Amino acid sequence: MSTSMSVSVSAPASSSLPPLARRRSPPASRVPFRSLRSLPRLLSSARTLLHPAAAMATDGAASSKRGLLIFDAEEDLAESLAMYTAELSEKFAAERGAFTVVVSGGSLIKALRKLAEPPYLETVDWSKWHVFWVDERVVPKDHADSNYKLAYDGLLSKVPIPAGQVYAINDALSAEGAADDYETILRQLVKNGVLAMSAATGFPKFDVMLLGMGPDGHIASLFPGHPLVNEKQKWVTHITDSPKPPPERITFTFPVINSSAYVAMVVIGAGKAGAVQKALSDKKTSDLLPVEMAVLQDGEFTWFADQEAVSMVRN
Ligand SMILES: O=C(O)[C@H](O)[C@@H](O)[C@H](O)[C@H](O)COP(=O)(O)O
Repeated sequence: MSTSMSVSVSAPASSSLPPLARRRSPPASRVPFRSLRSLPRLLSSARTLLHPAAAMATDGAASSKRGLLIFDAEEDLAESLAMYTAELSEKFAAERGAFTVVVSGGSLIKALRKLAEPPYLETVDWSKWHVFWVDERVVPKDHADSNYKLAYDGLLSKVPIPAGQVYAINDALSAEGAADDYETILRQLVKNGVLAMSAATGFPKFDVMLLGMGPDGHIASLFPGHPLVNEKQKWVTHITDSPKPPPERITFTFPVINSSAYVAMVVIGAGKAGAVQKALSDKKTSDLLPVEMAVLQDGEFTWFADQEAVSMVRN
């Protein structure tokens, strides 16, 4: 299959990236590519832009990689994100016969819009997809705050994923009940082989998590300073005092997030710049933001950022 698009990958215009990185990819350089299969090449060439601090953040992880892709325009980011996801869909469908995809709420869903357009609409094997939420607000599924509704309206209603492979929460339960119920569903999917387990961690290993980050550095419903960030046993837990409304939510825990095979962290806009700067800083303090606690044990973590989101990044 071939496409005619190009993805713009560039260093932050005002940053002081090392001379080598600047030489390899000057600001606003364009990396054209013609086929889905060329994405790994694109990603690997973009990794030459890897911020030194991003690499340092993987210290201690057994075998993980970390990359930073910076796009001049949100449109380019969305195109690359669709291609990245389609590539992983093809890989895991071939390897495992299933593709387990976890999404967040927030602006991430809009950034996934191109998956519902040609060529992906026709070429992705949607029958292999199993869709999960990294966090969900405990509201009815047709409520304006529902992450299920957000994803359904923005993507799931437009692509032919079998309804039984879309794992919404049971919205008739309390937050605690919904979290327990969701974990029970995950354990069943591990038993029947749809969901892989991580040999490294003993927690489920999702094929890809497509995540957003809040301006305060939260991911999923794991907020800075909240005790839930320290949960080490549960796969899914609940929160009733979320600082971001609505207060009642369920969320995957860090052991599950950090067992993923791939994570795409999508950050768009100046509102994310402070947290991105801290996350990419090589000066690590004890007050880690949740996004800094996302350290994969045996996986690949890729930032998909626009220029505004990395506007405060300096060496
Ligand atoms: O339910 C939620 O609130 C989300 O899952 C949450 O974790 C979100 O992904 C971030 O807050 C980023 O949201 P934005 O991209 O809209 O800032």
